[in-house]
Amino acid sequence: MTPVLNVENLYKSYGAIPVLKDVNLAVADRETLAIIGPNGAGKTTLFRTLTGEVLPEKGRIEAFGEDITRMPAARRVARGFGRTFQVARIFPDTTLLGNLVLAVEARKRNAGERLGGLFHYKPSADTLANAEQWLAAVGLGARRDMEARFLSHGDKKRLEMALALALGPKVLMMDEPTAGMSPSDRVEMVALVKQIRDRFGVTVLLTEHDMDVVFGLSNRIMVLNYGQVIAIGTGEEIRANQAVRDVYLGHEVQHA
Ligand SMILES: Nc1ncnc2c1ncn2[C@@H]1O[C@H](COP(=O)(O)OP(=O)(O)OP(=O)(O)O)[C@@H](O)[C@H]1O
Repeated sequence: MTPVLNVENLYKSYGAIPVLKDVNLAVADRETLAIIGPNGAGKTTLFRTLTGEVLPEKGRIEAFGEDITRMPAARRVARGFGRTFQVARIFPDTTLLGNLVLAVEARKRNAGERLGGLFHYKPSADTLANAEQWLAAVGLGARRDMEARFLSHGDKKRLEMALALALGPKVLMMDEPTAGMSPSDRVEMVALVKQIRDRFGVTVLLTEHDMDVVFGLSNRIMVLNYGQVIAIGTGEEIRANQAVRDVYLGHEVQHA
Protein backbone atom coordinates (compact mmCIF):
# COMPACT_ATOMS: atom_id res chain seq x y z
CA MET A 1 0.00 0.00 0.00
CA THR A 2 1.27 3.50 -0.85
CA PRO A 3 2.20 5.26 2.37
CA VAL A 4 0.26 8.40 3.23
CA LEU A 5 3.55 10.21 3.55
CA ASN A 6 6.96 9.24 2.28
CA VAL A 7 10.00 11.32 3.15
CA GLU A 8 13.33 10.59 1.47
CA ASN A 9 16.74 11.98 2.39
CA LEU A 10 15.39 15.28 3.64
CA TYR A 11 18.14 17.81 4.27
CA LYS A 12 17.84 21.33 5.64
CA SER A 13 20.44 23.70 7.05
CA TYR A 14 20.38 27.19 8.52
CA GLY A 15 23.57 28.86 7.32
CA ALA A 16 26.39 26.41 7.88
CA ILE A 17 24.44 24.39 10.46
CA PRO A 18 22.61 21.29 9.23
CA VAL A 19 19.31 20.89 11.08
CA LEU A 20 17.90 17.87 9.20
CA LYS A 21 20.45 15.38 7.90
CA ASP A 22 18.99 12.94 5.39
CA VAL A 23 15.79 12.16 7.24
CA ASN A 24 13.75 9.22 5.93
CA LEU A 25 10.24 8.39 7.07
CA ALA A 26 7.20 6.50 5.81
CA VAL A 27 3.83 7.03 7.51
CA ALA A 28 1.04 4.49 6.97
CA ASP A 29 -2.65 5.26 6.63
CA ARG A 30 -4.34 5.84 10.03
CA GLU A 31 -1.08 5.60 11.89
CA THR A 32 -0.33 7.95 14.80
CA LEU A 33 3.33 8.91 14.75
CA ALA A 34 5.10 11.14 17.28
CA ILE A 35 8.35 12.95 16.55
CA ILE A 36 10.37 13.37 19.74
CA GLY A 37 13.91 14.39 20.71
CA PRO A 38 15.91 16.88 22.76
CA ASN A 39 15.54 20.65 22.34
CA GLY A 40 16.96 21.80 19.02
CA ALA A 41 16.92 18.26 17.53
CA GLY A 42 15.02 19.47 14.45
CA LYS A 43 11.46 18.32 15.28
CA THR A 44 9.77 21.61 14.45
CA THR A 45 11.87 22.02 11.32
CA LEU A 46 10.89 18.56 10.09
CA PHE A 47 7.25 19.28 10.94
CA ARG A 48 7.40 22.54 8.96
CA THR A 49 8.93 20.91 5.90
CA LEU A 50 5.92 18.58 5.94
CA THR A 51 3.38 21.40 6.30
CA GLY A 52 5.14 23.47 3.62
CA GLU A 53 6.29 26.35 5.83
CA VAL A 54 9.97 25.45 5.37
CA LEU A 55 11.52 24.24 2.11
CA PRO A 56 14.24 21.58 2.35
CA GLU A 57 17.44 22.00 0.34
CA LYS A 58 17.56 18.36 -0.64
CA GLY A 59 15.30 15.35 -0.53
CA ARG A 60 11.73 14.57 -1.43
CA ILE A 61 8.34 14.52 0.29
CA GLU A 62 5.54 12.48 -1.22
CA ALA A 63 1.94 12.55 -0.03
CA PHE A 64 -0.49 9.96 -1.35
CA GLY A 65 2.01 9.20 -4.10
CA GLU A 66 2.34 12.84 -5.23
CA ASP A 67 5.53 14.89 -4.94
CA ILE A 68 4.71 17.81 -2.60
CA THR A 69 8.29 18.82 -1.71
CA ARG A 70 7.82 22.36 -3.06
CA MET A 71 4.05 22.62 -2.83
CA PRO A 72 2.90 25.75 -0.93
CA ALA A 73 1.33 25.22 2.51
CA ALA A 74 -2.18 26.33 1.47
CA ARG A 75 -2.31 23.77 -1.33
CA ARG A 76 -1.24 21.04 1.08
CA VAL A 77 -4.22 21.93 3.26
CA ALA A 78 -6.46 21.48 0.23
CA ARG A 79 -4.73 18.10 -0.38
CA GLY A 80 -5.77 16.94 3.09
CA PHE A 81 -3.11 18.18 5.47
CA GLY A 82 -4.73 19.75 8.52
CA ARG A 83 -2.72 21.26 11.29
CA THR A 84 -2.85 22.73 14.77
CA PHE A 85 -0.27 25.05 16.33
CA GLN A 86 1.56 25.26 19.67
CA VAL A 87 -0.50 28.35 20.45
CA ALA A 88 -4.03 27.74 19.20
CA ARG A 89 -4.93 29.79 16.12
CA ILE A 90 -8.55 30.71 16.44
CA PHE A 91 -10.65 33.84 15.84
CA PRO A 92 -10.89 35.19 19.41
CA ASP A 93 -13.58 37.83 18.91
CA THR A 94 -15.93 35.53 17.03
CA THR A 95 -18.33 33.02 18.52
CA LEU A 96 -17.43 29.34 18.48
CA LEU A 97 -20.07 28.76 15.83
CA GLY A 98 -18.73 31.73 13.83
CA ASN A 99 -15.24 30.22 13.97
CA LEU A 100 -16.53 26.96 12.56
CA VAL A 101 -18.62 28.63 9.87
CA LEU A 102 -15.43 30.25 8.55
CA ALA A 103 -13.67 26.88 8.43
CA VAL A 104 -16.58 25.07 6.78
CA GLU A 105 -16.80 27.82 4.14
CA ALA A 106 -13.04 27.71 3.55
CA ARG A 107 -13.39 24.02 2.77
CA LYS A 108 -16.26 24.70 0.37
CA ARG A 109 -14.21 27.40 -1.35
CA ASN A 110 -11.25 24.96 -1.64
CA ALA A 111 -13.64 22.51 -3.28
CA GLY A 112 -14.61 25.20 -5.81
CA GLU A 113 -18.09 25.91 -4.43
CA ARG A 114 -19.39 29.46 -4.82
CA LEU A 115 -20.49 31.14 -1.63
CA GLY A 116 -22.82 34.12 -1.08
CA GLY A 117 -21.61 37.70 -1.71
CA LEU A 118 -19.80 39.74 0.90
CA PHE A 119 -22.85 41.92 1.54
CA HIS A 120 -26.04 40.45 3.00
CA TYR A 121 -23.95 37.38 3.75
CA LYS A 122 -25.68 34.62 5.63
CA PRO A 123 -24.32 31.10 6.02
CA SER A 124 -26.49 28.43 4.47
CA ALA A 125 -28.41 25.96 6.64
CA ASP A 126 -26.03 23.29 5.41
CA THR A 127 -22.95 25.29 6.52
CA LEU A 128 -24.49 25.93 9.94
CA ALA A 129 -25.36 22.26 10.43
CA ASN A 130 -21.82 21.32 9.46
CA ALA A 131 -20.32 23.89 11.80
CA GLU A 132 -22.44 22.60 14.67
CA GLN A 133 -21.45 19.03 13.91
CA TRP A 134 -17.73 19.85 14.27
CA LEU A 135 -18.27 21.77 17.49
CA ALA A 136 -20.16 18.81 18.91
CA ALA A 137 -17.39 16.44 17.78
CA VAL A 138 -14.92 18.18 20.10
CA GLY A 139 -17.40 18.59 22.96
CA LEU A 140 -18.03 22.32 22.56
CA GLY A 141 -21.56 22.20 21.13
CA ALA A 142 -23.22 23.70 24.21
CA ARG A 143 -21.05 26.82 24.02
CA ARG A 144 -21.62 27.66 20.37
CA ASP A 145 -22.61 31.29 21.04
CA MET A 146 -19.71 32.14 23.34
CA GLU A 147 -16.88 34.29 22.01
CA ALA A 148 -13.78 32.17 21.57
CA ARG A 149 -11.54 34.41 23.67
CA PHE A 150 -13.45 33.37 26.81
CA LEU A 151 -12.49 29.71 26.45
CA SER A 152 -9.87 28.09 28.70
CA HIS A 153 -6.50 27.22 27.15
CA GLY A 154 -7.51 23.55 26.83
CA ASP A 155 -10.84 24.43 25.21
CA LYS A 156 -9.13 26.78 22.75
CA LYS A 157 -7.09 23.78 21.62
CA ARG A 158 -10.34 21.81 21.22
CA LEU A 159 -11.78 24.59 19.11
CA GLU A 160 -8.65 24.68 17.00
CA MET A 161 -8.96 20.94 16.49
CA ALA A 162 -12.57 21.42 15.30
CA LEU A 163 -11.34 24.10 12.86
CA ALA A 164 -8.72 21.73 11.49
CA LEU A 165 -11.24 18.88 11.19
CA ALA A 166 -13.78 21.06 9.41
CA LEU A 167 -11.28 21.40 6.55
CA GLY A 168 -11.59 17.65 5.99
CA PRO A 169 -8.03 16.49 6.68
CA LYS A 170 -6.75 13.02 5.90
CA VAL A 171 -3.65 13.81 7.94
CA LEU A 172 -3.84 15.83 11.13
CA MET A 173 -0.53 17.43 12.10
CA MET A 174 -0.30 18.68 15.66
CA ASP A 175 2.62 20.73 16.95
CA GLU A 176 2.84 20.07 20.71
CA PRO A 177 -0.91 19.58 21.16
CA THR A 178 -0.69 19.64 24.97
CA ALA A 179 1.84 22.50 25.40
CA GLY A 180 0.96 24.60 28.42
CA MET A 181 -1.93 22.36 29.47
CA SER A 182 -2.80 21.19 32.97
CA PRO A 183 -2.38 17.44 33.63
CA SER A 184 -6.15 16.90 33.51
CA ASP A 185 -6.46 18.82 30.21
CA ARG A 186 -3.67 16.63 28.83
CA VAL A 187 -5.53 13.45 29.70
CA GLU A 188 -8.66 14.86 28.05
CA MET A 189 -6.70 15.88 24.95
CA VAL A 190 -5.27 12.38 24.54
CA ALA A 191 -8.79 10.92 24.83
CA LEU A 192 -10.13 13.44 22.30
CA VAL A 193 -7.40 12.78 19.73
CA LYS A 194 -7.99 9.01 20.04
CA GLN A 195 -11.71 9.45 19.62
CA ILE A 196 -11.34 11.80 16.63
CA ARG A 197 -8.82 9.65 14.79
CA ASP A 198 -10.89 6.50 15.25
CA ARG A 199 -14.14 8.19 14.25
CA PHE A 200 -12.83 10.06 11.21
CA GLY A 201 -10.02 7.69 10.20
CA VAL A 202 -7.32 10.36 10.15
CA THR A 203 -3.59 9.77 10.21
CA VAL A 204 -1.98 11.77 13.02
CA LEU A 205 1.50 13.25 13.18
CA LEU A 206 2.61 15.11 16.27
CA THR A 207 5.57 16.63 18.04
CA GLU A 208 5.30 16.48 21.81
CA HIS A 209 7.45 16.83 24.90
CA ASP A 210 5.10 15.09 27.34
CA MET A 211 6.02 11.40 27.35
CA ASP A 212 2.67 10.27 28.80
CA VAL A 213 0.99 11.86 25.80
CA VAL A 214 3.55 10.40 23.38
CA PHE A 215 3.34 6.84 24.71
CA GLY A 216 -0.41 7.10 25.29
CA LEU A 217 -1.25 8.13 21.73
CA SER A 218 1.32 6.84 19.29
CA ASN A 219 1.53 3.64 17.29
CA ARG A 220 5.09 4.58 16.40
CA ILE A 221 7.62 7.06 17.67
CA MET A 222 10.49 8.66 15.77
CA VAL A 223 13.43 10.03 17.72
CA LEU A 224 15.55 12.83 16.30
CA ASN A 225 18.91 13.95 17.66
CA TYR A 226 21.00 16.65 15.98
CA GLY A 227 18.86 16.35 12.87
CA GLN A 228 19.29 12.59 12.53
CA VAL A 229 16.81 9.81 13.07
CA ILE A 230 18.33 7.72 15.84
CA ALA A 231 15.37 5.38 16.28
CA ILE A 232 11.88 4.68 15.01
CA GLY A 233 9.54 2.07 16.40
CA THR A 234 6.70 1.20 18.74
CA GLY A 235 6.56 2.61 22.26
CA GLU A 236 8.05 -0.60 23.63
CA GLU A 237 10.89 -0.56 21.15
CA ILE A 238 11.66 3.08 21.89
CA ARG A 239 11.56 2.52 25.65
CA ALA A 240 14.03 -0.33 25.28
CA ASN A 241 16.39 1.51 22.92
CA GLN A 242 19.67 2.32 24.66
CA ALA A 243 20.64 5.16 22.29
CA VAL A 244 17.30 6.86 22.95
CA ARG A 245 17.72 6.45 26.70
CA ASP A 246 21.19 7.94 26.49
CA VAL A 247 20.27 11.06 24.54
CA TYR A 248 16.72 11.76 25.54
CA LEU A 249 14.59 9.62 27.77
CA GLY A 250 17.23 8.94 30.42
CA HIS A 251 15.81 7.52 33.61
CA GLU A 252 12.43 9.17 32.92
CA VAL A 253 11.33 6.21 30.82
CA GLN A 254 11.87 3.73 33.62
CA HIS A 255 8.92 5.31 35.38
CA ALA A 256 6.73 5.77 32.30
N1 LIG B 1 14.69 30.09 11.23
C1 LIG B 1 15.82 29.62 11.79
N2 LIG B 1 17.01 30.21 11.58
C2 LIG B 1 18.14 29.73 12.11
N3 LIG B 1 18.21 28.62 12.88
C3 LIG B 1 17.04 28.00 13.14
C4 LIG B 1 15.80 28.45 12.62
N4 LIG B 1 14.82 27.60 13.05
C5 LIG B 1 15.44 26.68 13.81
N5 LIG B 1 16.76 26.90 13.87
C6 LIG B 1 17.77 26.08 14.58
O1 LIG B 1 17.62 24.76 14.09
C7 LIG B 1 17.80 23.80 15.13
C8 LIG B 1 16.58 22.91 15.21
O2 LIG B 1 15.44 23.68 15.64
P1 LIG B 1 14.00 23.07 15.80
O3 LIG B 1 13.11 24.19 16.26
O4 LIG B 1 13.61 22.37 14.58
O5 LIG B 1 14.23 22.03 16.99
P2 LIG B 1 13.16 21.29 17.92
O6 LIG B 1 13.60 19.89 18.01
O7 LIG B 1 11.79 21.56 17.45
O8 LIG B 1 13.40 22.03 19.32
P3 LIG B 1 12.38 22.35 20.53
O9 LIG B 1 12.14 21.05 21.22
O10 LIG B 1 13.19 23.28 21.38
O11 LIG B 1 11.15 22.98 19.95
C9 LIG B 1 18.04 24.61 16.40
O12 LIG B 1 19.45 24.66 16.61
C10 LIG B 1 17.50 25.97 16.07
O13 LIG B 1 18.17 26.98 16.79
